[in-house]
Amino acid sequence: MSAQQVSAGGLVAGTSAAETSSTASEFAIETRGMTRAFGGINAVEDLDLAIPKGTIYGFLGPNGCGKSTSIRMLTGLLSPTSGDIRVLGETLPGAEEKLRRRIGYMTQKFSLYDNLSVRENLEFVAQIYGLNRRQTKARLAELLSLYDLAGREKQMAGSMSGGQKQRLALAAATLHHPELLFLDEPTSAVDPENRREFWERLFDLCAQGTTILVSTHYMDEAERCHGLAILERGIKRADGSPQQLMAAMGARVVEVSGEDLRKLKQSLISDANVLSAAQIGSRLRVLVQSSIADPLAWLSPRVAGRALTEVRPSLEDVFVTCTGGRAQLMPPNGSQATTEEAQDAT
Ligand SMILES: Nc1ncnc2c1ncn2[C@@H]1O[C@H](COP(=O)(O)OP(=O)(O)OP(=O)(O)O)[C@@H](O)[C@H]1O
Repeated sequence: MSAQQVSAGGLVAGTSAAETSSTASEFAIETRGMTRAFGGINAVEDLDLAIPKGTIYGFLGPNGCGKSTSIRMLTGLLSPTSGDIRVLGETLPGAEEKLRRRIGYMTQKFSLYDNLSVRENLEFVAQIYGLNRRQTKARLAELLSLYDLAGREKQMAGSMSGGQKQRLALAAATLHHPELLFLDEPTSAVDPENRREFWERLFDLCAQGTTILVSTHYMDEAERCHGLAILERGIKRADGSPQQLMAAMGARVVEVSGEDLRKLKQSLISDANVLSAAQIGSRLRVLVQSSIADPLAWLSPRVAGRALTEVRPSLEDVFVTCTGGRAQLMPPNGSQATTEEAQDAT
């Protein structure tokens, strides 16, 4: 089965990043053909992006698909092998220093000092950004209250919980009021409740005009983004809003319920018109090629009297469809692997 290319969003202009500079004010990030190779292998390949200002944009993909490498190029930490990059209207490489004060970056791993207190960590970051004592005091008071860290000023960062560390890291990354915030898998070390809480903070920042680029391998996080790119092996397989991606998916989704679904699954996935079949509790979720005009009528003689219902596609269905089921992601509860049908289907 081959991967299907979906481009639903229309977020990427058909011109180069340089050519679109006249409309640069609309976009926080524009890339054309952004590529980075390591040892002759492309970690990111020919990536086109046009991320509107004031939105939350997601990179969705499994480990190793090139999310961090892309973010490192967009923050100016890594040079591309080829391609054009414009961030906040500035060209990279070349404008790293200019951009430093305008962007914030929260890395995958906790990057503050475990052996400094909450206050010391934030004061250190304030110093880096050149805040004077009065400004530092005022900003710290704001951040400690905003990120629910008041009363913990003297606590060593290393002794805090995953959720507290994450709030401290976000406070540090936004201390200088960046226009553009990069978050590389920011919630991989926190539980679902803290994740939800974290996203509330992101929407607050977005409402104040901050553009946010967040990488994730969680489907529920991707669904919260205004726009997203699905990445696999360094290549963008699809982009658009979650709703656009679901609407443009090249498959229809039918759920089958009844007995002996494991056996049925094996027989269904041997048909090239079935992109995948995944058991979810007592139902089998079947993705049927959209070239089949009436998937219920088509499936009916193949399911031996079991009940059939056509359902709305999910973002996970989009992911399975456009990666040909090869890649695995995290379900909302954070447990492992949702696309086990992939192994069976390929
Ligand atoms: N400095 C490097 N040298 C060599 N290969 C690298 C380097 N950085 C990344 N890679 C490779 O590039 C590919 C993409 O890695 P990247 O870290 O961007 O993926 P990712 O989607 O962010 O995954 P993860 O969440 O695991 O970090 C991987 O195959 C990785 O091994």
